[in-house]
Amino acid sequence: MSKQEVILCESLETSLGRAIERCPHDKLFILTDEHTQRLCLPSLKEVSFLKDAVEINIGAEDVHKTLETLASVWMALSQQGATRHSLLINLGGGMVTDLGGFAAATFKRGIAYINIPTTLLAMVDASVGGKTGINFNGLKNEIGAFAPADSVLIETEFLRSLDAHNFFSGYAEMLKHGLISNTAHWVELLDFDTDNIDYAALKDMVGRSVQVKEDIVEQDPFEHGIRKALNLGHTAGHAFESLALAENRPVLHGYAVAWGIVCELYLSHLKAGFPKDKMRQTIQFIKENYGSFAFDCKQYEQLYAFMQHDKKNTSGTVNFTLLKEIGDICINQTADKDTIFEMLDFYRECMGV
Ligand SMILES: NC(=O)c1ccc[n+]([C@@H]2O[C@H](COP(=O)([O-])OP(=O)(O)OC[C@H]3O[C@@H](n4cnc5c(N)ncnc54)[C@H](O)[C@@H]3O)[C@@H](O)[C@H]2O)c1
Ligand SMILES: O=C(O)C(=O)C[C@@H](O)[C@H](O)[C@H](O)COP(=O)(O)O
Ligand SMILES: [Zn+2]
Repeated sequence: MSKQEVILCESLETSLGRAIERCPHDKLFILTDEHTQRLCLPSLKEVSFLKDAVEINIGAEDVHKTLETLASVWMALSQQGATRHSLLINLGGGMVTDLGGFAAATFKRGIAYINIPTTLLAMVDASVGGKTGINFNGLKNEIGAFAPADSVLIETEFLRSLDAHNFFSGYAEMLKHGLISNTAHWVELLDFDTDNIDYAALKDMVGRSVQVKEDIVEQDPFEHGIRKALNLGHTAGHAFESLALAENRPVLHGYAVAWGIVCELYLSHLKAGFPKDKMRQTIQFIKENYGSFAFDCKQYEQLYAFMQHDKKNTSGTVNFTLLKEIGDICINQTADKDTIFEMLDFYRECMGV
């Protein structure tokens, strides 16, 4: 996989000019969702080299990360004269960068694209590393491709319009990066004043967080090994997200990951000796900021069935990424059904559901 340029921008306009120059193209397209079209696109409208860009707009949020939306993007590209030498700019959160990245990866077998992430989650995680795709058959990212953007341009000024709910959703992936990297990063995340956000400090933290992802992706772009570290919290988290979607009560991805981290830190403690005090401190932070996802023991089978679709699995066993310590990662850990049910019991007991 080609190395991707990730830039923490001082001037988005300057960085975008350079990024576009790196990608010779005949026609430019810019993909937004209904919110980023209103909130983020206007600040780019003044940029002279975007004046002829063709706009494509899709519905917002994960309920639109579907085959139908993907087909509408393919159709817009096709009807408006995109060629294999066209360039797509994805301006939005992880839904836009995942779906837009997959549209670019598949249109005429692949066109170049640039990501401009506008949510915290997309800045530290989704826009980087080349995982693109859509949800399908009730399962998260069931269809997709590894296809990195040519450039990822991070402009943290976009975060000023983000609501608290979406701020915390992205913060969960940052917490994951803290847990898989080092204690100092984990501590700064738990200590950050999320009630009165210091945007300059947040920008520095975004830089450190995305670096954790870049370093891992560079070692293992196609998730044969260590990239599974980036999936901490996701075996259980994606099961919660899919259950919520199936029951018509969708939850934000980062919230599902936070609740998944609660489960998987318990497994980490049980199977790998992760320290109880650090597990408790992390769970406390999650309880205070994310509330809890309600389910009862009658839904364990369904959650287990979702976990059986996890992409890390091989030959019928459910695969988890666990931790011995902060930054000490154990990939390819398995748990049997009884242990998974015990983990769900622990979650419900400690989260009070
Ligand atoms: N590819 C990866 O490696 C990867 C990593 C993590 C998550 N993901 C995927 O990313 C998706 C979640 O991404 P997300 O949390 O960014 O959600 P999202 O893209 O749905 O955005 C959340 C909401 O914020 C709005 N928004 C975007 N930018 C805004 C801004 N600057 N100000 C105000 N509102 C803004 C959006 O319109 C949307 O309503 C999920 O589908 C998840 O599976 C992918
Ligand atoms: O980049 C990765 O690798 C990740 O696992 C990052 C996750 O935060 C992200 O949610 C990813 O989309 C999950 O991928 P999946 O392969 O479990 O669908
Ligand atoms: Zn994630």
